[in-house]
Amino acid sequence: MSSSGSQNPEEEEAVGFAGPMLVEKLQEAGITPQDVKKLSEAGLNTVESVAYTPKKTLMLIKGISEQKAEKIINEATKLVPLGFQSATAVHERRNELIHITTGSKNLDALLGGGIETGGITEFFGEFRTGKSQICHTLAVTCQLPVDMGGGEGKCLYIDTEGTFRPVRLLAVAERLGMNGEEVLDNVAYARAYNADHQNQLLVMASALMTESRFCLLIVDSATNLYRTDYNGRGELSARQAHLGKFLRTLQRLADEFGVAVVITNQVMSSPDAAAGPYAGNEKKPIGGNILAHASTTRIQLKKSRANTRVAKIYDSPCLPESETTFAILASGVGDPEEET
Ligand SMILES: Nc1ncnc2c1ncn2[C@@H]1O[C@H](COP(=O)(O)OP(=O)(O)OP(=O)(O)O)[C@@H](O)[C@H]1O
Repeated sequence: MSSSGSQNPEEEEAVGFAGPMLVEKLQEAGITPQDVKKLSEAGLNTVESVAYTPKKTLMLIKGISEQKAEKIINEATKLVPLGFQSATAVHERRNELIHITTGSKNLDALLGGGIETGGITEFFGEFRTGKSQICHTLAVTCQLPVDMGGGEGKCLYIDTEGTFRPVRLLAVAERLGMNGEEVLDNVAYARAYNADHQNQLLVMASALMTESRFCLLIVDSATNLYRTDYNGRGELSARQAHLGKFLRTLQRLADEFGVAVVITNQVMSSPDAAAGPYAGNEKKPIGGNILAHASTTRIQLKKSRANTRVAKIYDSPCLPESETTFAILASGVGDPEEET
């Protein structure tokens, strides 16, 4: 981090960043360097990620037999506690979660303080509802110090639609009085060209996260390439299986590195929406149950007057179903009264 964050381990300790254990640590437990390399090449760069992976998935890695997989998991789980713990410990850990400001006080209040680290937040809505603008604003605000609503970390930005515009980051940086060049340097950007590539980028993301401190991973949009790569009902189950794998990897990265994951999603017309859980909305989010279950918090966005948009908590483990308004400003996401 060159702007507001820090490479200094002591300072990182001060903001509560313990960090994950690198997968190389398994060598101390007798796993060979060759096998550690295989794990790393499969995107398992930390001991945590290995401990969270099912044995049958490890066995899919070339050269990892059932016996080896068992030994690897055994050693990983000795280092990463996976058993029961008291609710007090969970409560303490949750209190340590950082919230990243969206740029809008209204939207932050709706989200209980901003985008939470360690989980997946999904913004879904029709075109021009502000999904990408929220992503651009967060890519900058995440770099702010914690006491200013940031996460003091860098941002990884996966763009599947070609709508990433650095100039929008510069506009947000200027509003916040941040150095534009440093802000851009702290965003690692990748364009994904197909659903397989989108998955491969997460392997690279995992490697980058072990090298320096990232606090936000954005995928704008998570479902776009699945719509283009998989056609019709015949490919639906293959699409959902692939999407499920992608979302599980996102959740693993959120758990492992404590980053906030923000994904966007489009909506589609649904003949049965009027009768189902989306009653009152003619459109429902893409991705079905797989996406619904993967997202920790789901926010629905709708257009309103001029540059004003409505955000509604659609699903959350602890936030009430309420709504608010925010605005898309020349300087990024803000509140309706800031500009007209
Ligand atoms: N520089 C700017 N200043 C003010 N408003 C802007 C600026 N750039 C884009 N907008 C507004 O942002 C809106 C588009 O928002 P956004 O790109 O986030 O939509 P989206 O929900 O991601 O749509 P899609 O699904 O098509 O990608 C438009 O109304 C546009 O006018």
